[in-house]
Amino acid sequence: MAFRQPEQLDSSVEMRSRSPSPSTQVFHPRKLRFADEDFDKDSADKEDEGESPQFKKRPATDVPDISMSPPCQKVQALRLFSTPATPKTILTQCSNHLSAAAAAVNASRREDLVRLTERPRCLPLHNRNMQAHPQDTANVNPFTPDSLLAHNKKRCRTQFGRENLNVNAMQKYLLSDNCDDDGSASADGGNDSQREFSQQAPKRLALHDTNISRFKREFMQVSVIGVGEFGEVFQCVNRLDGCIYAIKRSKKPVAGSSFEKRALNEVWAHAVLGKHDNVVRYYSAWAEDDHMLIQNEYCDGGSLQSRIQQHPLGESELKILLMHVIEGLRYIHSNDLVHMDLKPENIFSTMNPMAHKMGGDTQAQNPSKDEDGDGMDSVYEELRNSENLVTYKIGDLGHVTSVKEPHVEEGDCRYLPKEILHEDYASLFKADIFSLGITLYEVAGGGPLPKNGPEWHKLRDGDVPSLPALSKDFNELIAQMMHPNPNKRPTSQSIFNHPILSAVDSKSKLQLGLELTVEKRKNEILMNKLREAKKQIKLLEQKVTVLAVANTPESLEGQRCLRSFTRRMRTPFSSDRNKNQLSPLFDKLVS
Ligand SMILES: Nc1ncnc2c1ncn2[C@@H]1O[C@H](COP(=O)(O)OP(=O)(O)OP(=O)(O)O)[C@@H](O)[C@H]1O
Ligand SMILES: [Mg+2]
Repeated sequence: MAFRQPEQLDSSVEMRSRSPSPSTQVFHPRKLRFADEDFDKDSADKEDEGESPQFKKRPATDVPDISMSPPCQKVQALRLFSTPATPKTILTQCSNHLSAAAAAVNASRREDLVRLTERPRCLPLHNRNMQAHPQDTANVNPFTPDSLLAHNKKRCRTQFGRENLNVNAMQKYLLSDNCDDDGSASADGGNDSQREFSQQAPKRLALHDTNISRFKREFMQVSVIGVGEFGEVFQCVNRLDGCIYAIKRSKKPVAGSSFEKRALNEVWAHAVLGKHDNVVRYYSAWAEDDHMLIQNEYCDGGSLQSRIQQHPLGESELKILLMHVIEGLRYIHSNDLVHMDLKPENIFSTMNPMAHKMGGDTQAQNPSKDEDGDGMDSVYEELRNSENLVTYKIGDLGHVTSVKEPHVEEGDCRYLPKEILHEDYASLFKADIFSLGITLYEVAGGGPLPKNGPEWHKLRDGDVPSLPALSKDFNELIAQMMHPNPNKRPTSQSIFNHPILSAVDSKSKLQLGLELTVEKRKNEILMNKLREAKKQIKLLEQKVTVLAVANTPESLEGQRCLRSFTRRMRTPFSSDRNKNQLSPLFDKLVS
């Protein structure tokens, strides 16, 4: 039976149990939903089949009121929970209940069940052909944009989806125009390459076969910066390039386990999405000792969760947060992907990024900035040292899935809308919007969020209390994002265009103050240059007048020079090259 014992149902365990030590790890239910008749029936059937022996059916009198019930695990989740290779499994707990022999029998039975029930289809993880020539094979990233792999073409999808390619087939495919608009092969070459694809083993490149030893060789570990349910994250310095990175290492070996797919999913999503300013940047990934390692951008501001430990965010900070996260989300959604686990622990921040941006922008407008020694360096330095400029980035892409072929592994139930827990995946974009809405609600002071019970239901039934610290408009926007009907929630694009996020409004006073300082300094520098230029022009005019009286060839040259010089001085940041050309003549005139 699928009902768990009350203490197991209490998802507060999930929060308490985030521990760096695997030995102290406690069961973390993630796939949760509310009890319903089908659920009970399904679960009862499974019990009849002898499944989940450790979970006993509750007496009917114990079944809680549906509307008030805490979230219960889904049958499928229970299967996964008891799958030895799933990180959500607490092997130690299992071993307390089962003898080693019984565990072995159950494990093989469960493996069969998982193979039967995994969506969209379960693929063997090891491929003997690939072991022979692992260097000639590559996975196909299912999240790659359609333009590259024609992933939206059914024919192509069935041949490419979650398969690996060998190098010849990949070259042939990329070089041939093999999918025309109706999805049929357009040329013989296309047919050939497609046939070749279809003949290939529909298997992923097994992580186990790609194990390499990079971590210690390439990186120097500085500290542990975070521990999640799935991985430990280290701050590391790359020995070669000297830059800091965040390296996430799966807590348990994933190669060869049913959790391998989840690990690869995160890598695939990062590889496709980690190019946006508001999504944590991705550098590389590899398997080592059967663990998955992902090298990501290090976000020096930590998680949003850690930022709100002292006090909730004010409205101006919230606007910045919303603007950044919605930009990242708009980008994810524009790739037909959804995050499915947005929450403060998965939103990271980098400090003072504007310093680089401003530097970059100004540099672009003024390529001679450094040569001019215009004094702006100190201003940029000042901004770099500022502690109050922040960029928020969406991280932890382990639950990302495609809206075209959704394979949903629900995230944290505190942040999920009801429809997802009821397995209604028709509006996945809007599930992310709900999660972001409730995240805003929490970080603005509405937290801690309920994990179950009547409060949990109220927040999902349109009964979102107004937060006194926020304006009416902001409260309304949050309520709209948490609307019980997904279709009534705004899209990421419409939130992005919302008047509440107009450029000036979204900047904090401090940011505006810093930008004003920069502009003032720029102005001062320009004024100095202008004064200097005026002086020089005056000087030149005097010399030219003197020479004109003499009417010598030199005077004509002087006039030409003066005209050219004054023209250039109209452009405040003249290049050094021009200055150098003029200076000999100028010196001559002045002397
Ligand atoms: N790129 C990064 N820069 C800085 N800190 C990070 C970074 N990535 C992760 N962290 C820290 O490590 C923690 C765990 O990371 P992450 O959420 O990716 O792990 P997880 O195991 O997938 O978590 P979850 O329990 O949400 O599945 C984060 O909450 C954050 O504090
Ligand atoms: Mg996380």
